[in-house]
Amino acid sequence: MTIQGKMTEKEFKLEPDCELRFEVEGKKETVDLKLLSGKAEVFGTELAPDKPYTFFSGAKAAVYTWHGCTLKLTGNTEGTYIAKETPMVMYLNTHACLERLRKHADEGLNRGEDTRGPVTMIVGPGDVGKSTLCRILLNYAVRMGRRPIFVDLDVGQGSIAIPGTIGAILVERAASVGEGFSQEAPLVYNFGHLVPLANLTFYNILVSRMAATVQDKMVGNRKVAASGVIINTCGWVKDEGYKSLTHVAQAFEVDVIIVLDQERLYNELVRDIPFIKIVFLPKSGGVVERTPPMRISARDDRIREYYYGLHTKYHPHSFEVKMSHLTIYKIGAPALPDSCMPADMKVDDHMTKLVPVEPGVKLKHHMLAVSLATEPKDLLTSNVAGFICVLDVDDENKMVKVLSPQPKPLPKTILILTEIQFMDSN
Ligand SMILES: Nc1ncnc2c1ncn2[C@@H]1O[C@H](COP(=O)(O)OP(=O)(O)OP(=O)(O)O)[C@@H](O)[C@H]1O
Repeated sequence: MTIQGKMTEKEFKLEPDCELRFEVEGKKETVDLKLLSGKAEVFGTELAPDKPYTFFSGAKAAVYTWHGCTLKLTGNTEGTYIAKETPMVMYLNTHACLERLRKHADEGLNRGEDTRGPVTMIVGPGDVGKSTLCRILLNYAVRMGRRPIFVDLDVGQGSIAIPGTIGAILVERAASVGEGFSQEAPLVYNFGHLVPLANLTFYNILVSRMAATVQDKMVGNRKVAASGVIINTCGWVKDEGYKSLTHVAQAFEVDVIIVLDQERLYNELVRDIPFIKIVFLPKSGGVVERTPPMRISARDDRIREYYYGLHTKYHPHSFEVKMSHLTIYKIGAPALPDSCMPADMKVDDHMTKLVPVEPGVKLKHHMLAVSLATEPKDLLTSNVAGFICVLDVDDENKMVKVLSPQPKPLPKTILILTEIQFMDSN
């Protein structure tokens, strides 16, 4: 491992099977990466020669090479070093196994059988590189001409849409080095909390709903069916979190579970679900641990990106709406003590109860999901068109000012109050 100091412009020669890792320091810094010779990739996306790739503040990246390369970094980076030990060969072998299952599925589909490619779920505690491994496996699949579905069930970060949601996208192109996967036509369900434990009943309902929709998508498209699914999960792996993982496995009829870094979780899963292939993989030494403030700031960045795009390329709209034009519900009511529960009511019922919300100052800074449901009865399981943020509330004039990705008017659908908050400082 070679540690390098701060730099403005520096060349790196990488031997085969090595990785250059760096972080972009400073709030307004950018760093340009160029591949000068050889071949290299960033989390599975191949770099074009001599093309500058820009990384922005907060980026934590690794440039891996199978056969050796020379790279140039321009700008101030932190903790920059070349790692000679990486788990990339194991990750590639895992991809090769998934590819074999896809080929198998292809052959079955050609014979007219009702089959599909591997549904793979990545699990492990926080900060072990689950999202990164999803990206690598998806990129390798696309580079083989596959069209896999990516499902992100990690409500803490919400890489599709915003934190507090679960989402799915069809991956048709390798991720862009700086911006990740293209997010055209994502399927998004609003959960409204940052941890599944906040309303596990509702979380499990949404997971089952997502699984059914993804299943339908595969039935309707043979190429997608053979390519399979890669599912990212939350880093919550103990007690109820563990049960929720087993529910995901059941709902999606998962074929392969990849456990990153935690042997205990691996052994528990092997014991409890012996009929699913469980694979243990080590985490990469490059994965950067995030402190709680870093996570908060990453969530904020995610919502800012939702409205303004990466590096302010979109222009969201802010406008006023009459309170009387808004129909808002909240999902889940506070639990009643057992003694107060009506005899025919189950504990789970209050978790999925729809509670009408009167617009008022308490909505300020909250994100509201614009549901595609027009009737309250469909609210729980409808996906969402997008999100508005309440910028201001004028109680006197009964007006609410909102930030929206779309111009006014708001669609005449129902809004769902979420626990997610955002302060717009742009
Ligand atoms: N090999 C690597 N070298 C440098 N940075 C890396 C490497 N792998 C991952 N990272 C960085 O580490 C950070 C954490 O990785 P990642 O988001 O994949 O972890 P995670 O397990 O999904 O976390 P969480 O459970 O919190 O969602 C990311 O910023 C990612 O870019």
